[in-house]
Amino acid sequence: MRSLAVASPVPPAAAHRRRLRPSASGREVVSQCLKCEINQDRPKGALRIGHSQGNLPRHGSKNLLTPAAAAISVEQVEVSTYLPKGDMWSVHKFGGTCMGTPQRIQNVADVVLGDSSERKLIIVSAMSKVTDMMYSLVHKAQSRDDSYTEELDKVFEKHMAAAKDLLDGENLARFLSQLHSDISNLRAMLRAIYIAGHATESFSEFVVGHGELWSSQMLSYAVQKSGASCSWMDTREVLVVKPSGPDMVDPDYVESEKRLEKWFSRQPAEIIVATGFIASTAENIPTTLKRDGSDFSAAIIGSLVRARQVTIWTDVDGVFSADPRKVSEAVILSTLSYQEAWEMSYFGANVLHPRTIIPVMKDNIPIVIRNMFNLSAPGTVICKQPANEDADLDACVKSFATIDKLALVNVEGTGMAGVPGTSSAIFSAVKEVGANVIMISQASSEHSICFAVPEKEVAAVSAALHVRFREALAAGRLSKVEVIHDCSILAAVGLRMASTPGVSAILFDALAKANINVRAIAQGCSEYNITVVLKQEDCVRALRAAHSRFFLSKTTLAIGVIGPGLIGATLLNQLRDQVAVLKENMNIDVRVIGITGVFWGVSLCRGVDLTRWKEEMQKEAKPADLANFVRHLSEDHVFPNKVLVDCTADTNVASHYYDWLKKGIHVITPNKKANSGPLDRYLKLRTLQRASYTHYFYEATVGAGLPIISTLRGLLETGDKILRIEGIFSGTLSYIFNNFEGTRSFSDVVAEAKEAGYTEPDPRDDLSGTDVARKVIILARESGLRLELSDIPVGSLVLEALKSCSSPNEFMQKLPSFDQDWARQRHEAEAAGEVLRYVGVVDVLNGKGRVELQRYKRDHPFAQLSGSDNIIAFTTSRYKEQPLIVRGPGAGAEVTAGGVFCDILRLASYLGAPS
Ligand SMILES: NC(=O)C1=CN([C@@H]2O[C@H](COP(=O)(O)OP(=O)(O)OC[C@H]3O[C@@H](n4cnc5c(N)ncnc54)[C@H](O)[C@@H]3O)[C@@H](O)[C@H]2O)C=CC1
Ligand SMILES: N[C@@H](CC=O)C(=O)O
Ligand code: NA
Repeated sequence: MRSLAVASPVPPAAAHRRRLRPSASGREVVSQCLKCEINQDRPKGALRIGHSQGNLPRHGSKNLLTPAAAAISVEQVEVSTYLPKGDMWSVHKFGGTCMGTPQRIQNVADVVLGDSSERKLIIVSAMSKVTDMMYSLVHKAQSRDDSYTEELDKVFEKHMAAAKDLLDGENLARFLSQLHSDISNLRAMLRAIYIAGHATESFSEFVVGHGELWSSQMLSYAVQKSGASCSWMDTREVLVVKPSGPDMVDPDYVESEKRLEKWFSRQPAEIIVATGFIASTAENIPTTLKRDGSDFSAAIIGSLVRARQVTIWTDVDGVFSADPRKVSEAVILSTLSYQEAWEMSYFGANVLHPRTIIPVMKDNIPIVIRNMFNLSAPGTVICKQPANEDADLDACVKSFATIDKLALVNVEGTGMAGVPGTSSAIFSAVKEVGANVIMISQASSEHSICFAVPEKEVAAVSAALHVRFREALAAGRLSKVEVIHDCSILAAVGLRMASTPGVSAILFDALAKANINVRAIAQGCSEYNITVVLKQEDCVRALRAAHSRFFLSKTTLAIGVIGPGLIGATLLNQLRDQVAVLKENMNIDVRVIGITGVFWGVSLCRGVDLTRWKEEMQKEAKPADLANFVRHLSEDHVFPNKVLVDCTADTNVASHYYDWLKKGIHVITPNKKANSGPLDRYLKLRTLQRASYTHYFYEATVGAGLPIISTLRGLLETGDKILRIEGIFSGTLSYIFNNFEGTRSFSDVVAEAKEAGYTEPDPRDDLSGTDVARKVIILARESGLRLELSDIPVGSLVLEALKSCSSPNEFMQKLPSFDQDWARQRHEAEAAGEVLRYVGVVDVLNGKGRVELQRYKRDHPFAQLSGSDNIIAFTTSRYKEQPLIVRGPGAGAEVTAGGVFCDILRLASYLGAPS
């Protein structure tokens, strides 16, 4: 510290040499400062300010100085091997938040005392915000802003108040006297800076390091209160560093170890509380370890004493598998290898600065990240790759990280292949503009090299490349230097990805299923990370999709339900009763995160409580706004797979499916409007569905829960040829003709069907034959016919009534006037030994369809139905003699909602859920 006019609180140790002598009792060794001739025998644990401080080992401890040993000379002591090394040491580092208040400092002292290790070395940061205050003092002084004096007063008051709260008696007096002296020295120094209008680096480093001096002194007094053997260490006496780059220093291990041994030989206490962050140069000029310096101090000291473990105490439970602000399901990792922690810190994960890992890694010393505010959390151990780690594929990836605000530069051209020096020319041009290359990828065809740089540097990079390759571009050897803006990087980190086949497949599968386009990929041979470049707008979704695939080990589905009417409400209740079972048995996590009707909607990021979804709709409801609802589903929550379940019969809602699928939102529906609407729209929708990994399922549009669409698909996809599909496709009309007998009137039976929930929201759709025609069209198109709804001749049952009614209610009221006519038709059929049935036919061979009322003999299978039964017969090349028949209830709340639910589970299994 000799270049400074202001004295450090601790004079250079070498100036105060010590003689050791036994105490009167012979049980303790006391030391005497040879220069001041001041005896340093003092109550156990006392700390002296103004001298090198510390206690000697107590009798009974492993490194006990016996009276005989105490007779050895000072020289022997100074080169002594008294510094024990190895497992008995545990090093702890407490960050600024842990030291934020007197109570917290006391808690830190309790944690230190609670560690049963034989020897403990405690490194502390300044109290929270103090380092910033100290930097601001320097900044203000050199900007000739005289408010630095008030700020210095605040610094003083903060520490005085903390000390008064924490300490008492002699220790308090000692601390305050030291604080006064430091503050008056700082005042003088800041005044000098103010006058000069400039602070040298060593001046400012000296000033800012005081936060650690004060916090560590307070802690050491607090530990001593318990009577423990504790010394205070100003690490500027011990840690020697040399500059290694802008804002970087390298420790001088050899010199630091020597100095530590010397220091320890003078004050070998069981607990040493030391300053983090500060160090000195080989010339004893105070300096700091720069950003995150206290972690670095702990790691270096840990390495110097070959500690058993270095614990970094902070305010989180450990290292997360992803940024918890972006992925609320992020989990705390129990272990990480040094390399993994290193990779993660590169990607901005708030783990440890990579340089903190270097000192401990060379001696295989584990670092444990623990939460000072949640002592029950075991934290994350960073160590050599644990041998016993889970060997399954999913465990290979430890974490995911992202970097935003990047641009991808793509240099492309046939003239690059096989021409040595191209990449060197590219990257030297990049270097000249000082840009930082974050990843590089070149396919082995050598026709293009792409690399990512920060967005703010890309203009300069692009300009430099255009200049550098002007001739090559003009001659056509290079075809382009292209910039792709607004990119992000998603990195999967994990040591065991190396040589584990299949990990990247899982990652890319998860991204594909979330409909995320990957622009570039890089994986080094070390395989610690796989990096993908994607559009920035997709980044959080990609992070969540990848994270949930590897960490949640559940297929998570975020569902938005549109139209909580009969089917929608029944589906919600079925989900309510089944979600726990799905989670337990199939690892499927289904969350309904929104429900919207015509007027009101509810959307909750945490998901709607299905046991009380109606109440939540009333309590949390907002006016319905479909666009907003969809935005919420696609953006506001953490779940990677989003599904809209359209339980309306609305054409307008159905018209959005294409856009939703394009956004990566899966669509499931019993609503027939999209598939029976205009052919061009239908084809566009199906083409998109086929081309993407976003799914569109609509089993319940035909035969409700009966497996009609899936049966037809199965036949087609396995190469069968569909010849004809015919049957009774309407639950309502089936019910009506199955129950229209005896003295019952036609209109009464229609009312019953409506009451039973078989009809469309508007029963005219059933009785006009339109609903059946829609089903015929859906099956016809599914079978490859390009028909419009208007191509299907439809025999309406109530043509006249329909013409004169403007509402469903009016229609129902007018229906009885047709009862006689219906009674007559029925009797005529009965007289011929026949029944009335309303059937649909898809005549695939002739490319036609039709819907009509027909009469069947009483022994015909179509005459054998009951309730709302549908019956559908597939005549195919394989099922030619005997058609394949599916029969069962084809309408009704439970069976229809069940069909929609089946589609949800089908989607889950497409997305990776176990079968
Ligand atoms: N009822 C059944 O047995 C079967 C019904 N389906 C289909 O299921 C769908 C629903 O039928 P139900 O539940 O019986 O009808 P419903 O009338 O009981 O329910 C439809 C719900 O959608 C709401 N809705 C209408 N337009 C909306 C919009 N733009 N935004 C939000 N909500 C809107 C209505 O207010 C109502 O709550 C229909 O497409 C129907 O064809 C399919 C197979 C069988
Ligand atoms: N209203 C329809 C319901 C199913 O699609 C029917 O009656 O079949
Ligand atoms: Na079906």
